[in-house]
Amino acid sequence: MSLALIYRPDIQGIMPHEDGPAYFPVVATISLGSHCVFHYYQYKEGADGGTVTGGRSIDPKPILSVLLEPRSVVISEHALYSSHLHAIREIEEDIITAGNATTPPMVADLGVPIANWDKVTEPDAVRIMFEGGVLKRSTRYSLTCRDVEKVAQLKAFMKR
Ligand SMILES: O=C(O)CCC(=O)C(=O)O
Ligand SMILES: [Fe+2]
Repeated sequence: MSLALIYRPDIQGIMPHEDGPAYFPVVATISLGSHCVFHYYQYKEGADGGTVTGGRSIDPKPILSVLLEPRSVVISEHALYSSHLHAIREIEEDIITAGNATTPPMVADLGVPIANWDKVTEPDAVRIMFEGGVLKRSTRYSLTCRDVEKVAQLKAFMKR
């Protein structure tokens, strides 16, 4: 099953959420058009100030942030799927601080590394990983591909 989403450059975000138990716990997300920065979050132990979703508090500092380039695919599975949340911040541009020999490039205001900085391919984005700068978003199209759990179970049964 695939879901197509369009993000306009001015309204680009999706709040921290889990994709939930209705699906087989792996999702592939294809990005087209614009880059974005995709963040994974964890729940906080105890309630002390994070954003609250369904009564649980979310640590506002992502545990993992990746730059999704146009024509890229990211696959979320295991704990990142089943016990963490994911989100795209509702911002028009991503401000990146320069990486150097000891420190990776970071999302400037969050101070979190771009985990896949060394896999970035688009020349402007590569330059920004090394020099720092602003990645301006444009319209982004995303395709999320997943298996509905019941169908996945039936397929496994049929293979026996
Ligand atoms: O647009 C994206 O890359 C993420 C979409 C998403 O998280 C979802 O549809 O559940
Ligand atoms: Fe999602």
